[in-house]
Amino acid sequence: MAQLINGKQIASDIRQELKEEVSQLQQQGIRPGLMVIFVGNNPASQSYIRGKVRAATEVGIASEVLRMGEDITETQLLDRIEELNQDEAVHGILVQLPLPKHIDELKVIEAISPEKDVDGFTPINVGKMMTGLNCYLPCTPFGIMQLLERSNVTIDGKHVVVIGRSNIVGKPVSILLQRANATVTMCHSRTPDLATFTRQADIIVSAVGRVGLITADHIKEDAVVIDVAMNRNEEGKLVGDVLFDEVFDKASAITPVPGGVGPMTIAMLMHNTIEAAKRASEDSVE
Ligand SMILES: Nc1nc2c(c(=O)[nH]1)N[C@@H](CN(C=O)c1ccc(C(=O)N[C@@H](CCC(=O)O)C(=O)O)cc1)CN2
Repeated sequence: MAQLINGKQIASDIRQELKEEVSQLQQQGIRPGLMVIFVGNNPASQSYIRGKVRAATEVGIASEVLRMGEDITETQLLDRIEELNQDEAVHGILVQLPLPKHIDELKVIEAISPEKDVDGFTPINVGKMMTGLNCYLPCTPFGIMQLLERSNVTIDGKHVVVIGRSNIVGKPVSILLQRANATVTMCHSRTPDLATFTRQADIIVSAVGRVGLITADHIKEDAVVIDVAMNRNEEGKLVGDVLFDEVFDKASAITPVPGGVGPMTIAMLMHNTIEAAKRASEDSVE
């Protein structure tokens, strides 16, 4: 039977730590500010944004949601981002993804000032992460690393199989795991005979978005299983990639969905926003 890695509780602990940090910053006259840009009306995005605003309120970050209609042009969005780049009260800017199809996501992300890029998605921050320089780490991979550390899972010397090659999860988490001295194998939705790879893993990170992708047969005894995906099953229930009930009996530790990686994404966004406010105040002193 596995240890349940309780992301909901760990994220709550982190928010508590951050709340204390914000209250100290406020004594120095610093109030971290986060701007969330929401284009369109994707219901899942709406719910994630509500979670971000709730977390910001809890830790003492001033947050605002800038809502823009589905039919906004790319130029209008880029102009708004440029205005926010210049606004000193805004320390962190994020554009909730996905964006409507007619807008080029990469172009929009690139427009965010790297100093305010609390999602850690801009090419400058990605490049810094690749080379081990100080930067904002993307929130989901950062959250996964925190989950492993705070659950006392050893990464150093372990073989991790990452399934998924997205820019926001698979690719960056593989870099962070290598930085922590793991040997990383990258697989994805088109990898033939996935189980050949996953059965060799001490730790599996699955971020594909396919119900039932990882069964008990895919893992070796006592593996650690991190499920990043968020899917709806046939009954409309929120589930990950992993068949939780059968894998639970074979793994040594496992994250649930919901209540695993998801809440950590939001907690690390709060961490990055506070970091952005601290850096801005240091820069204004220099
Ligand atoms: N600009 C960004 N866009 C997106 C990101 C991101 O990091 N930055 N990640 C995802 C969505 N996301 C945050 O934005 C996110 C996803 C899931 C959760 C979460 O807490 N999930 C809960 C379940 C929620 C539910 O019931 O629906 C859980 O797993 O327990 C938080 C944030 C894509 N877009």
